[in-house]
Amino acid sequence: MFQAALGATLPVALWRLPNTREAQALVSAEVKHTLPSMEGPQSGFAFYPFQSSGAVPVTFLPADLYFSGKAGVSPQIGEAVLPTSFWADFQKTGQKQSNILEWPSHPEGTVKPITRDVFEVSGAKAIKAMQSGCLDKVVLSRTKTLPLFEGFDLLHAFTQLTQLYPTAFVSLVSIPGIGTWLGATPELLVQVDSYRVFRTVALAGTQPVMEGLTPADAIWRQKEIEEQALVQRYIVSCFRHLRLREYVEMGPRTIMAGNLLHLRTDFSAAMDEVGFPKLGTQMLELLHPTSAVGGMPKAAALQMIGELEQHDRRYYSGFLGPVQLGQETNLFVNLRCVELGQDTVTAYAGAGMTADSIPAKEWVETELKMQTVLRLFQASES
Ligand SMILES: C=C(O[C@@H]1C=C(C(=O)O)C=C[C@H]1O)C(=O)O
Repeated sequence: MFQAALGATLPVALWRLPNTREAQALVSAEVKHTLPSMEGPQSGFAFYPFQSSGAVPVTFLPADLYFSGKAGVSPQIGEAVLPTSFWADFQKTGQKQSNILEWPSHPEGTVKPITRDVFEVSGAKAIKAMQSGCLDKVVLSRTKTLPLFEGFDLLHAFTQLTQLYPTAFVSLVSIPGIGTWLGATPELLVQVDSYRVFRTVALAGTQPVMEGLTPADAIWRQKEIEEQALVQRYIVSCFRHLRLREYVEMGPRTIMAGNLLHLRTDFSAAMDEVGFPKLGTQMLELLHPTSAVGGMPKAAALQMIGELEQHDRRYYSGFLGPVQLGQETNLFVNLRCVELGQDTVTAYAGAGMTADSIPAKEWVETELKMQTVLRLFQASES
């Protein structure tokens, strides 16, 4: 199906929800550039940038053909009709085909790679600004580009990620004129489940997993505790803004995301009981970008990112995921991801900085975050 969609230049998304087995997939006849309501009735897949622009637009892929991946459940066909060239190819894809040769890449090519020096100088400037009290936290990111190795298989890479990271949201999204992205993110942004319960999380603070220790053994420094508390307070401020007081807050606790540990607080609210039937849509507008990928205060942090980062984040630290499929909406922050060129792969990662941060350590943190997906591309580094 993925190959047939690429062959017919149609947008396609493939994903596996955390703690589930089935890979789900969707093909659209056409990309939309606005998001529908998170509570329905429209269903599809959202792929939303960090900050939208002409070359990096908001995208929504309507579910014109949707596979739930569940045994015995037939595919659902949506409103728009897919072209016959897709169906002709689709019939063939039952038989095993060779590797995909071409996938869409961004029309402006690869983003600028950021060297260690450039990252650390920007980090030092940000830390200085925070020490003088201009802001509390800013997340600075960087990129790294590697050549693709001979025989790289995109669908195999997706399957590998599903096996390596059972608790992550694993995705492969390919949109003509926009690009092809692969990732395994640990961060839920907005969930509206089939019982109409809203959920989000505050995720921040990072340390490597230590051999022989469980997440419960992790010890956190004041800096990380404070960094995560900022994200938590930001979510609470969004609830307050809506005048919603009846929500459940649990945590923070330590969770494992691949080779890393993070601190996570879980929030939930039964939307109908608390009188907010559109809470998913309302919170999404307020949350993105959260201080887990932007900073605090939000406006000052976004301005600093604009001034200090020399690359466009594109869809990194945006959000993505299925909307009203299987009666649920599940949107995740687009982290631990790579963007594919024809012969290159570009990883993106960021680190939350506060007045106490040390630029060299933040660089190492971005390296570790990039490893989540880049480990599949290691053959390229030799
Ligand atoms: C920004 C990233 O991750 C976010 C930042 C974290 C931090 O600063 O400690 C931790 C988890 C994520 O919320 C990334 O993976 O690129």
